[in-house]
Amino acid sequence: MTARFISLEGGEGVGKSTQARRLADALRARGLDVLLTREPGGSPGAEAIRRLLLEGDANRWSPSAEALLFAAARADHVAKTIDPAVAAGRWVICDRFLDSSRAYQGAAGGIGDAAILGLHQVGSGGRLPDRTLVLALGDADAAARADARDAGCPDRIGGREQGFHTRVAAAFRDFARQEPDRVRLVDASGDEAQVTDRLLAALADLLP
Ligand SMILES: Nc1ncnc2c1ncn2[C@@H]1O[C@H](COP(=O)(O)OP(=O)(O)O)[C@@H](O)[C@H]1O
Ligand SMILES: Cc1cn([C@H]2C[C@H](O)[C@@H](COP(=O)(O)OP(=O)(O)O)O2)c(=O)[nH]c1=O
Repeated sequence: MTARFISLEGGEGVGKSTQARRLADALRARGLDVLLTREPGGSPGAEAIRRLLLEGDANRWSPSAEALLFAAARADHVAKTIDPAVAAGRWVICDRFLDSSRAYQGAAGGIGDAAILGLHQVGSGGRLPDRTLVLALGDADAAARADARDAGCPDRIGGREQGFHTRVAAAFRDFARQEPDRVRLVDASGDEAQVTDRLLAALADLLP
């Protein structure tokens, strides 16, 4: 049985971290060996870069420096964590991956998709997930979930203006239209169990 690399994507508060855990549990219940990981982070070096990216002043990094730091963190995460796990036959569930850089830095941040893909080629050999599940939720519902979790104190990037987050959400929808084999939009409304069932349905062709 081929091990698979699955990423979960979407804007702030749509339920990615909740669903990454639930999906990992559901796959383990089917007898699969699953590694749950996240970005930015997922390896010691990338976790150190995560702190540089998410803490501090809103203008701490220029848009291009920020894109380079995400790409550097991803290069370490792919080389040290993701690729070895898949090579060992483990399924990898990753909470955010390349498409977050394409949406946040590339589309909403103005760096452009070609530049983000170029950095990913240099850093991670262009490594793509076997399937990317984008959780889609209306802006108001997502903001309410994120506010309930963050109690009004979002991180450096989560705290950007609503227009930025609207562009992020539109970019994720574009990726699903452009790459329908890899990227699937999944309705994130309703209770947690309903969403997990939708995610499993969107993976059905890959599951043993
Ligand atoms: N289906 C759901 N219905 C209601 N609340 C949810 C649901 N899924 C997650 N939440 C809650 O919404 C908040 C954001 O969820 P989280 O998984 O942290 O989102 P993300 O990782 O996408 O930012 C958390 O407080 C979580 O408990
Ligand atoms: C992986 C990645 C994340 N990000 C942003 C999205 C989030 O605001 C932040 C990660 O924070 P995190 O707390 O992990 O995500 P969430 O808020 O969805 O629970 O970093 C990028 O801008 N580019 C990227 O490539």
